[in-house]
Amino acid sequence: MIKKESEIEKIRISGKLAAKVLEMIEEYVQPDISTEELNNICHDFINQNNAIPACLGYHGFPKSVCISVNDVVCHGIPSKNQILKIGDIVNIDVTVIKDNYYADTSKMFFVGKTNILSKRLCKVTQESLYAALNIIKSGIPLFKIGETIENYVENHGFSVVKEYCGHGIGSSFHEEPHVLHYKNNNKLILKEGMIFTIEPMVNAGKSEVKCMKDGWTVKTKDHSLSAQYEHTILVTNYGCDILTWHKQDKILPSLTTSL
Ligand SMILES: CCc1ccsc1-c1ccc(O)c(O)c1
Ligand SMILES: [Mn+2]
Ligand SMILES: [Mn+2]
Ligand SMILES: [Mn+2]
Repeated sequence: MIKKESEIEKIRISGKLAAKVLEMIEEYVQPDISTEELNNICHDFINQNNAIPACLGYHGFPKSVCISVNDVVCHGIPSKNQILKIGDIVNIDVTVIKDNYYADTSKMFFVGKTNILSKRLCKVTQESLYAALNIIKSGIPLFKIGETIENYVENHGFSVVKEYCGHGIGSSFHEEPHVLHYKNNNKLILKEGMIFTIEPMVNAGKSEVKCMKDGWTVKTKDHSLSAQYEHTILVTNYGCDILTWHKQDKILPSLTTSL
């Protein structure tokens, strides 16, 4: 679970590339583009950077990135029949493998003008991730992450999806620990050199989700909107480094704990 310095350096490089994919794709997220086209632009960019899209073929997933629109919670399959329209909220989830090391990140994009609820849901979801990032440092127990996220989300009237969690990452896509986004009693103490993702999925309505017949697409049961933000982070003794920090982020790339 604790990475060597040489591994951390490689994951930093993968993290910068994964973040660059989300920076690159932003200008293409417009009305009338298909999610298949967005997938292909990401796929080509990843290949041009001598890396591999980790989602393609992972447990049989058919595309290179996950694109989840509106009430899709996660694992949305890019499709030529899915055309973005004004008001949509879109999560693009990118995992790259570069020099055998993984990094995983996602964020929300707005298609043209979106309504107040969409904006508030995305803002609260991103802020819940940031609230967790701000308490992370070596020595704290893992459960503090889920407690911080769930409290923040519930205090703003939304709900946290419980079926999916963050995860250790490095030379494989999913490693220990499982990082729950809600209250739990995992007393594992965070240590310098641990690298994992935090990726809260937040629903505007109830937390329940359902998987579609395609075996992948996860939607909210009550058809309410859902948002997600994900970063790959490194635990340090002063806080955490955000290895997938990108320029649209509203938080500093290398956090120090508030004294
Ligand atoms: C499509 C990739 C995939 C397949 C099964 S779970 C999964 C996935 C997608 C996004 C993630 O951030 C993640 O950690 C896993
Ligand atoms: Mn991801
Ligand atoms: Mn992930
Ligand atoms: Mn969604």
